[in-house]
Amino acid sequence: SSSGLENQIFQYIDLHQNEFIQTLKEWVAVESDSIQPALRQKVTRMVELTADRLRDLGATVELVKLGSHKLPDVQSLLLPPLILAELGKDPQKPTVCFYGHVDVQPAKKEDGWKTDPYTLTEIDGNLYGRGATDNKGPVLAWINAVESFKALKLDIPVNLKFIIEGMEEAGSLGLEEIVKKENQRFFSDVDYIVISDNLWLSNRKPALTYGTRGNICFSVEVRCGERDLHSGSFGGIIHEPMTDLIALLDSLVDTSGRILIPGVYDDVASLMEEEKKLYEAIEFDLEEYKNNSGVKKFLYDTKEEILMHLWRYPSLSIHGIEGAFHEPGIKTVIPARVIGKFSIRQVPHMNISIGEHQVIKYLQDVFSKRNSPNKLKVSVPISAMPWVADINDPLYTAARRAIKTVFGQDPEMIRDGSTIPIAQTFQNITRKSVMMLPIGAADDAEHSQKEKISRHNYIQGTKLFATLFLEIAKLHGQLQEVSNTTTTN
Ligand SMILES: C[C@H](N)C(=O)N[C@@H](Cc1c[nH]cn1)C(=O)O
Ligand SMILES: [Zn+2]
Ligand SMILES: [Zn+2]
Repeated sequence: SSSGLENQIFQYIDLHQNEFIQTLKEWVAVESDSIQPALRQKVTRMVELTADRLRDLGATVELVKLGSHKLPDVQSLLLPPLILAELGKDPQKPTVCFYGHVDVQPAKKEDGWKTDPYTLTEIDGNLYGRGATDNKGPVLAWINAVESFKALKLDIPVNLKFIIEGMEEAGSLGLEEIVKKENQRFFSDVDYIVISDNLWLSNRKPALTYGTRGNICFSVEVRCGERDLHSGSFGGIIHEPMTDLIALLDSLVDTSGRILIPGVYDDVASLMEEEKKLYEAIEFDLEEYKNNSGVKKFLYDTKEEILMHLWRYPSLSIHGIEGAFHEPGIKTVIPARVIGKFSIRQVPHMNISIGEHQVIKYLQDVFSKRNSPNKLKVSVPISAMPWVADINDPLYTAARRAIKTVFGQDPEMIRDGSTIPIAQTFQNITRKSVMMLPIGAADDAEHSQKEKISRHNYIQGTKLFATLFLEIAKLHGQLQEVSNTTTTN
């Protein structure tokens, strides 16, 4: 149950919910898509807007330049700056660092959105818009929580730091280098790192996340020449790049979803009896999850198999083909250059560079058997490690307590099939505790045409973060007492 202080904060948050939603609307309106080069300036604008908001809270904000990167067919492109901010430097208080991103996945109304993706629209208690849940809503919920303490003139019981980036959806380009560089400075007094950029496993039951998969993204280019060709003039007499590419893509997974690349499963940890029990014990509504996807049948029928194939086995997904005609109607053309894009979600113990080599060798082997004169080029634009945390860390205890206070129930302890590229890097380099505390529900449709966050989750999420500050401070006080007692004894 909540204390007087918590009730005061919750009341403030409830009363100001429409203002919090208005700010989310302003943020969603910025098309901060980090994938399409033409929108890069909007990402930078979004980072600046976030920096302004943090300055309004009284934080010291540094905008760190990340330089530029090279994309195929595009001159080098400036990366948006990274926000490093801090609020409070009391040596008696623990320091909590929040990581989030304000860039989004691409979205166009024509993709099949019922509402304009960049106009936050409330329908039946849900706030629809690109970035509503991934990740502008949760970043703002953290900011709203801080604002609530400030507005009520309450002492924030923790020191706060913020790392907010604009390139997460493109693989957090440039961030790892800064984490290494700032390890002895920005991170030196950080006690805990919190990320809220994934979803619950259920539409209603809150969750705490202790693992994510990694990802290696591949680009496979097949080219026959410089120009597209008339399929009447050349069809039947050339090796078509698209035919080669489709054959390559078709060789990657079988009909049961098993990855066909030799060696891919070699390093996947074998399944122990203890771990099996863990999946059996999880509350997971398979029908609800299926309904959320809009797909009638999954590859597996039991909850245990589904969870294991999302969390502890790798998966391969084909994302798209660049250069192929994709508009409505028929264009009778043979595209000269096509680029297939796919990625492998990696699980603990798999190695990125081994995975890259296995895939490249396999594609070259498959291609060579086709006797095609076309040129094949395979590249790896993005890769990210899987992440696993220790749930016995005090940070998880604080979060469990905060969840119980705000949602009135214990969280489901989950892993996640998706990837936060920087999570494992934070853990490896800074050696601090990293925790994922999602506020989005399983039906939030991240990356999809109906992305949303519910008003309820956005507002309760704001309360959750405010309560987390209090719980971390309480726990930290206790921990310090314990360690003081230990040293005096
Ligand atoms: C979970 C997070 N909100 C997210 O969507 N992350 C992306 C990051 C990524 C991985 N490869 C390329 N980008 C994801 O999991 O797709
Ligand atoms: Zn995200
Ligand atoms: Zn995302």
